[in-house]
Amino acid sequence: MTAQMIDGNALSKQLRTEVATRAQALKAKGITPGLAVVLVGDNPASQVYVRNKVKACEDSGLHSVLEKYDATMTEADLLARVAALNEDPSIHGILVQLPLPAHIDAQKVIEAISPAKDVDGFHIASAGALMTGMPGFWPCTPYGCMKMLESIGYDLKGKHAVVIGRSNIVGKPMALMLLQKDATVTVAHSRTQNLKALTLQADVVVAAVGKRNVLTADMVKPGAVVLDVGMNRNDEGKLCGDVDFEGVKQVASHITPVPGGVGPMTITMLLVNTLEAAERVAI
Ligand SMILES: Nc1nc(=O)c2c([nH]1)NC[C@@H]1CN(c3ccc(C(=O)N[C@@H](CCC(=O)O)C(=O)O)cc3)C=[N+]21
Repeated sequence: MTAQMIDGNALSKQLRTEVATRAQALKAKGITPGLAVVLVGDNPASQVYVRNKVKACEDSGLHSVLEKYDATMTEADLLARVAALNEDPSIHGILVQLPLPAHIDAQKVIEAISPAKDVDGFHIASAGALMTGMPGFWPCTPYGCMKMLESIGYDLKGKHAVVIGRSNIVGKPMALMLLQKDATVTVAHSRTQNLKALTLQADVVVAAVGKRNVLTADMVKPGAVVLDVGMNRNDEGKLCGDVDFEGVKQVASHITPVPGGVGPMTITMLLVNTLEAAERVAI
């Protein structure tokens, strides 16, 4: 038996249709949800991601503004742009694409974004809201993972979830979201001893390391659900995740592919957060 795929493109299509419908309803009230995407420098991967985000906005009837700046932009100038976007009533969400050039303190820039417009969910106020269960924006990648579990009707209550990776953007918020749904959560990382002993006990595994073959078939309990957050290139230059997909799909009950899995869901949840930011203004 091979695992069922959780198709991030198909689920995104469905959710983006709902976003478009709600955006239409807001427009009838005179509000068009607006996202500002700020890109500093010429990282080629960032150029592609940012273009995808802007296109996704257009397709769902959201207004988007792409601001591109030279890699030499000063931190002060970027902070001034963020301050201006905070005040701009046509903008409900602000995304500053990471990574930023090394001379800019990324955390300082993130903290300058108004939490009401922090659709990436990276501000410490957003992180605090997630931790305490208060209303606030959730980081898009782990939020997308939760939607994928929801799409297969998966009940996390009492289940053991192992998150591999402890980044502020994926691993840590992922663990909190799973915990909020009553899972028993283990966070593994580069210093974890005997990872396999942990993952073999897991009902759900989320791989979010950024390294190929972090999770192989021998590490997976039969019937487990595997979510692959990785974005790597294989020897042929093809996009691949952290999971040995071909092997693990023989053991898991459900698995997300790369590409076409968590990646498109990240963009979808950005649209959802932007829409919700605009809806909150409309109340
Ligand atoms: N402030 C900020 N917010 C982010 O959300 C953010 C960021 N910075 N910096 C970079 C990462 C990366 N990221 C991706 C989103 C979608 C895909 C995606 O749609 N991937 C497609 C494939 C795309 C391709 O073919 O290259 C897929 O998995 O099917 C990938 C990566 C968002 N990021």
